[in-house]
Amino acid sequence: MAPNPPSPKEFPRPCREILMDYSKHMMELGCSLLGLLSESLGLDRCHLKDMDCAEGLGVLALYYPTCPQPELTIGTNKHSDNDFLTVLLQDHIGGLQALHQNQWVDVPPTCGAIVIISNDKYISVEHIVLANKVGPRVLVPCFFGTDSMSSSKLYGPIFELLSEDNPPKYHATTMKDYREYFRKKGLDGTSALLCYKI
Ligand SMILES: O=C(O)CCC(=O)C(=O)O
Ligand SMILES: [Fe+2]
Repeated sequence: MAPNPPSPKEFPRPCREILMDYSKHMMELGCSLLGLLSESLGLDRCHLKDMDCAEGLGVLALYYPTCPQPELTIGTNKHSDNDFLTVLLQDHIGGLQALHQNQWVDVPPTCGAIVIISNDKYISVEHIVLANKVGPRVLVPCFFGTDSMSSSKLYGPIFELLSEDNPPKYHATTMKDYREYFRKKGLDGTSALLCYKI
């Protein structure tokens, strides 16, 4: 939906206006969250936004059908998201689990709440989605990230946070290389960032 939103005519009529409106509000929310995340890192409020962290917004509408034998399958494989920040609107069915201290923990749906998957230490948490006997389950994840696919701009550890005691742990990369690598790798349960670890 950003920076180049499709023409409204490309959306099914029943959700056309809602999607455009929802994306606009999500962008505002994303920018507010980036401001708070920047400040909590001791950075200027605009820092993450100025790094293009909300330049791109991808909005998915996911539908998990009811599964008669959930024990034989999985909803979505273990993965960590490749964007900067994910904001998830989920319905009442549940199934999302996050890996916390080596244990799978339910992320239960809470009425009126959204889930921010990138956690408070900014490590992209590994998560999985269980198949459900009840349902279907419908949800709308919004992915924020940079969109500079054709640019040679390098993204790496935030310079202002580095010091002798805190040297960079990752190599810088372009968005194009990072996305290509992520697509090739698929949802194999590991983070795409591992490939860039120094
Ligand atoms: O189904 C969910 O709760 C999360 C989906 C998800 O992990 C994703 O779209 O990246
Ligand atoms: Fe995910």
